[in-house]
Amino acid sequence: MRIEISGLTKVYKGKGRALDDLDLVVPTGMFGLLGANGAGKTTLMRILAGLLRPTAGTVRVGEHDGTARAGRLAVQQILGYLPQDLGVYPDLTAREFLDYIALLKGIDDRAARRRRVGELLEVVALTGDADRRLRGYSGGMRRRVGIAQALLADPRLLIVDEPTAGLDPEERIRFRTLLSQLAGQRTVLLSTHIVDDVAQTCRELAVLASGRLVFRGTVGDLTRQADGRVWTVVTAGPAPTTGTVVSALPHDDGMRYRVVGDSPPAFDASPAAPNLEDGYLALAQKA
Ligand SMILES: Nc1ncnc2c1ncn2[C@@H]1O[C@H](COP(=O)(O)OP(=O)(O)OP(=O)(O)O)[C@@H](O)[C@H]1O
Repeated sequence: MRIEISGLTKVYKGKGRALDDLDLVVPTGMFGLLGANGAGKTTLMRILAGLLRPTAGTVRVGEHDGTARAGRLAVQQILGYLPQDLGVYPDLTAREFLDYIALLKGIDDRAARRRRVGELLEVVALTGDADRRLRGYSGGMRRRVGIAQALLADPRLLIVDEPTAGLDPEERIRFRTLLSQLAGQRTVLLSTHIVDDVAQTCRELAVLASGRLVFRGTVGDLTRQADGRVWTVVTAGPAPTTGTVVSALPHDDGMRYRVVGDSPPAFDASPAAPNLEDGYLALAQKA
């Protein structure tokens, strides 16, 4: 399922442009969307999900025109969306909650609903906890319930907005592994500001800044943005003041700083191999 976005612009009343003439093609598989808070990611996700009208531009999802009414309705049939702030009913169990959402989505047959909910609980590894109330669930378990509800209609396109924010490391890894597995047969658009989530799951990604596309390519391409711009330096003196310090670790001879910048932060700094986070920072520095 390919998504083609062209000239997409969104202006909120009384605000600047949340999206500014965005062109982007998203292929089948797992695709990362990175950007700082306020970059426009949620606005883009909501337009793709048909929940928000763009001010200008077009969106094609597969063969459907997502900016026309008929197309939007068709897209909603093939789309699963996990918003940042999915509310759950704390007094329901996961099984009851999913059954309720399935009913709202039009799965009228009770046996079919029970079967589908059972399958999805299995997919998100919650079968053992399915009859516990949601109020006792951890953040990660709630996100997995959220993915299960997004998968109810077996969507060909899955959009997930900041799904790992606030999860502990074990749940984050588990959740992103689940997303990668789901991407086998469909397009999964993962919006996040956590660079590592993209590094571990996506081959291709886009970066948004102030509503504009500032990068589109592979994880390797973004990493290479920091070629020749990453340094390490050990010093007992003050922290480097040129470039951006990305880490500071205690060292026998003081502190070991890792710095991304145009020039070496000290005469004895050594060049280091960049990672995706460095590439992302280097891109922001060049902007
Ligand atoms: N309903 C709204 N009304 C007015 N302005 C809005 C609305 N929603 C978002 N904005 C503004 O549009 C810009 C883009 O916001 P958006 O939520 O799309 O960014 P984001 O990249 O998803 O950020 P975050 O990670 O914080 O959710 C921001 O400046 C935001 O303040």
